[in-house]
Amino acid sequence: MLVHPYTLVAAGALLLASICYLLFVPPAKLHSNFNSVPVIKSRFPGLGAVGFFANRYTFLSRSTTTDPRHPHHGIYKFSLLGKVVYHVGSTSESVMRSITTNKDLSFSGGNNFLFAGIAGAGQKGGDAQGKIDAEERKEMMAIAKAISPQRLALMRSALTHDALEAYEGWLNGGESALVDLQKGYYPLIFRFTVRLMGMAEYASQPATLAKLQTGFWQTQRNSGYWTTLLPWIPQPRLLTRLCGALTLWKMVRTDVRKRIKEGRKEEDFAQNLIDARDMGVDKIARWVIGALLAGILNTIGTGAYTIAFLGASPELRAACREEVERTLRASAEARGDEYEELSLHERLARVELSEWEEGFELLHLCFKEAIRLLLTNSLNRYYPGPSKGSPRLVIDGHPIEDDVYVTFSPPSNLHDADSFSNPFHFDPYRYQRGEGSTDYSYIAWGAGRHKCTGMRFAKLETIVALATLLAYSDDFTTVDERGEAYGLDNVPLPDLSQSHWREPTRYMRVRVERKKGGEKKGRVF
Ligand code: HEM
Repeated sequence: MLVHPYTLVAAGALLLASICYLLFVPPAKLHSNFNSVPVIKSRFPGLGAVGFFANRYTFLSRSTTTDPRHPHHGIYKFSLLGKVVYHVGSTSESVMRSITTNKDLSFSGGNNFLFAGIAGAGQKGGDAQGKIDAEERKEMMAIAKAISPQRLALMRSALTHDALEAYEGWLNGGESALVDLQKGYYPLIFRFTVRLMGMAEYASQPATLAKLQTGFWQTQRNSGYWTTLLPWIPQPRLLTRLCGALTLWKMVRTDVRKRIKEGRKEEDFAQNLIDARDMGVDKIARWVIGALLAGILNTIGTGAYTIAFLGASPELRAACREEVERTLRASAEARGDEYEELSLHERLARVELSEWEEGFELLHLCFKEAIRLLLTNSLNRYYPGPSKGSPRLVIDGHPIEDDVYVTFSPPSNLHDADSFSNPFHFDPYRYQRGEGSTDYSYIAWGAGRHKCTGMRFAKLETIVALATLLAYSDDFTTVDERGEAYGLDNVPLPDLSQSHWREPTRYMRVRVERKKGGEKKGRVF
């Protein structure tokens, strides 16, 4: 069939017009005078702030305040593929409160677009957005139950076992090993999370666990502006991302279904969901994948860097090692155990949950400090407009119009030089001097309506991993490619625009030495 040349010209013109529109036309309300918030301009105003998605930290550092002592400070707006996004950076308690406590700001709506690329319903509370939020709340409650104190207490022995098994694997029978934390430590945190919130069959099968992890990182490491916001444009990274998502989805869904079909019971939280008969297979699979995302992304790199920082300071390591030895001994004595008779696993596994949570003060401070330095992803919200009877949202004196997104930058708080002295220096003792003592002066766990549900689990798993490493090894040191030890001043940080994978910008390994002392070093298991 022949196509008339006019049709071809018209189709070409339409395509060109669409491309021009997509590239050059910003949303009309970006330049409205609803408020006087300054606009961050984009080269392609239709696409909007590509850098916000791809290189968030650097983009915000360049586009907001020029004073490096107060990174990301101020309120700005920019466009993102036809939507208006307000960016807020502040150390002001009232500004942070206005965002974290406002019930009209939707957490799921914000993350659906600014994390997952799905634009909001554009409706006010009580309707479609309200339903999404209610559904999400149910899933959050299931996460809270999966990591309840009872379950944490129950699982602590398995966690210490996993950690010792991982470290035995690092040394692999030798006297020392050079460990790439992303290859060695990340799988351990992945396993912990799968144990608590995923499926027991994966936690006990290394090959299946590895497959799950590959799928997980394929989705996460390929999420950028183009793959997230414009997934209809064919692109190689999208293919990898989709393969990862499909692997995760197929694995989890098939295994939930199989378990139900076989009538097999496992010791994990997916089993509770199956038994409750409240969710179908697809919803359970969705929950497992969502819980893995929530549980892994923030913890894995911050936990790994806690080890890297300690490996860069002999004094800090010595103080932490002394704390671990003292606490394990005190715990054994309080239980009436003969410390010297216990295997290393028994010493660790018998420590009570309350001792993990309230003891090990310096280890906790080290983790807190690693999070402060590295938490660079933003808190995302969608604002459909005020619900009935509520006042309009006002941030720092600026009224905010309906149907926009609001994103808050934690580094504006966590890297602020007035709140944290020498903010890019790793100093866990700063908290003992009173720095960052409230939710609003240390925003790393969030605040207000959506404070982190997983905080206790994140702390438990990283402190268990760290204490176990300190107790298991003779020593560990963070080294460069020549085997020279890094110090706290030059240990390479990741590119802070990487919010989750957190790969060091230079070669970095941790050299772990086996405990010396022959028979005296005692049994591991
Ligand atoms: C170092 C580790 C972690 C850090 C720094 C962290 C940080 C945060 C922050 C800042 C928020 C607030 C987000 C917002 O207001 O938009 C949050 C929320 C949340 N976190 Fe975490 N998190 C960590 C680990 C975990 C873990 C291990 C889990 C689950 C097992 C988890 C589950 C959640 C959930 C479900 C929410 C949403 C709470 C709600 O909407 O009410 N987090 N987290």
